[in-house]
Amino acid sequence: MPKPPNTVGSRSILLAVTPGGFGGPGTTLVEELLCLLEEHVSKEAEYLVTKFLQLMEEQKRFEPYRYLVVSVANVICAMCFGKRYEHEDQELLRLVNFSEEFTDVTAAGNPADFIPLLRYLPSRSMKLFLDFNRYFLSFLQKRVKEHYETYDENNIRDITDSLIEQCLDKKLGANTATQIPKEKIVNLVNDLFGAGFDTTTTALSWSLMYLVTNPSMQRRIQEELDRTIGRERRPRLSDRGTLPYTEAFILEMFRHSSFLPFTIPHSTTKDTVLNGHFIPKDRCVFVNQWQVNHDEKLWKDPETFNPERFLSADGTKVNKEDGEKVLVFGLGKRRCIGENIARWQVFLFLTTLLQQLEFSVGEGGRVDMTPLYGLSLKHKRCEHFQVRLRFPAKGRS
Ligand code: HEM
Repeated sequence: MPKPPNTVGSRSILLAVTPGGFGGPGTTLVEELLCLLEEHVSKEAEYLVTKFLQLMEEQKRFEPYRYLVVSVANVICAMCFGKRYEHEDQELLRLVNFSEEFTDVTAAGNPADFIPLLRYLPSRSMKLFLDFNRYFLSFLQKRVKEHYETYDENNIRDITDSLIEQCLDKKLGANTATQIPKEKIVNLVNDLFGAGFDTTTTALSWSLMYLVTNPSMQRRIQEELDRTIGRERRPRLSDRGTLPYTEAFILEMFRHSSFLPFTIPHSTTKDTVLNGHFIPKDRCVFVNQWQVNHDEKLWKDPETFNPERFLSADGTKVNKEDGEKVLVFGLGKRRCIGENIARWQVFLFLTTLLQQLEFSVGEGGRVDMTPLYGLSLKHKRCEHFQVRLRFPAKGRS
């Protein structure tokens, strides 16, 4: 079984670097991250608009996932390493393509988890799994090494610099809980990078699938964008809270797809009683998020995709309590550390794309929403996506 991404106590260390957690209240670093995130997502979303239009010119249709994944990887790369890659960059492409194989391999399960002796036999999937981890680690090690070589304490460029700063902070003394040992920096960046791009891409990709299968919802989001933001300026993170239907749509995408049906495996540290059920010490436990999101006691017609379930009767507000019932980022101490980053990214990518483009699926294209079994639930790729520019934009022919 793959190890959970966060195996070195990185949560406490990361929280120390960014007090309050990413997106938590009131620290300069968090504000800087917010600015960085906004800048990079806007740039990438703008790139996608141009790319999708170009693909329409050249091929009349396209498959969006392969472009989304590079854009999302670029955002997390820019935040961790201050570096954006060209979409044709072979190093980054190899990484994201490798990551897909990784997802396939982990989806297959590993019999050695149940019969430990099997681990001594050759296994193709274990080899792929190890190869991916090696490649991923060497990619990150290279970036961290470059950062050490060019580090300037008066110019903290990104998360890696900030981790190095924390590691070199002599004032903390050797035994402080917040001091980061040098060799852990790669693990920390690995946690963020590894957990951050496949998940967010999957969320965006499911969003596009729901949009093309529900054109009236797409129109309603676009009307809301036109009314609230207009067509002149691009959406910003500060627009969150002013677009209730769009936010309800995103919540419903998370709930209905439940694309991370289970959390990362955890283990009980002592005998535990939960809701009257006894769970012994050292038992592997997961949260079944899919069940919570499709529980008939919590949701009316849970199998129906209906963003309005999250709106007040007059449609002007998102019901916060209902929104909080949607379970996609786990629960408790080990819940997702990148939740806010992920929510912000999904919001900004979608609003920027939908402000300018109308998505559809061309004739003969089949949209198959059946979830594919895996580490996360993906859908079958659809090669028949089309876009249309909603209005002539300045500087775009
Ligand atoms: C839509 C996107 C995302 C979803 C649905 C998601 C969901 C999750 C879930 C379900 C867990 C396991 C929680 C548990 O086991 O209780 C998790 C853990 C984690 N996530 Fe995310 N995540 C997303 C994006 C991100 C991003 C963008 C980052 C980093 C920037 C990130 C970093 C992490 C880390 C480091 C952990 C391990 C936390 C720990 O073990 O303490 N995630 N995520």
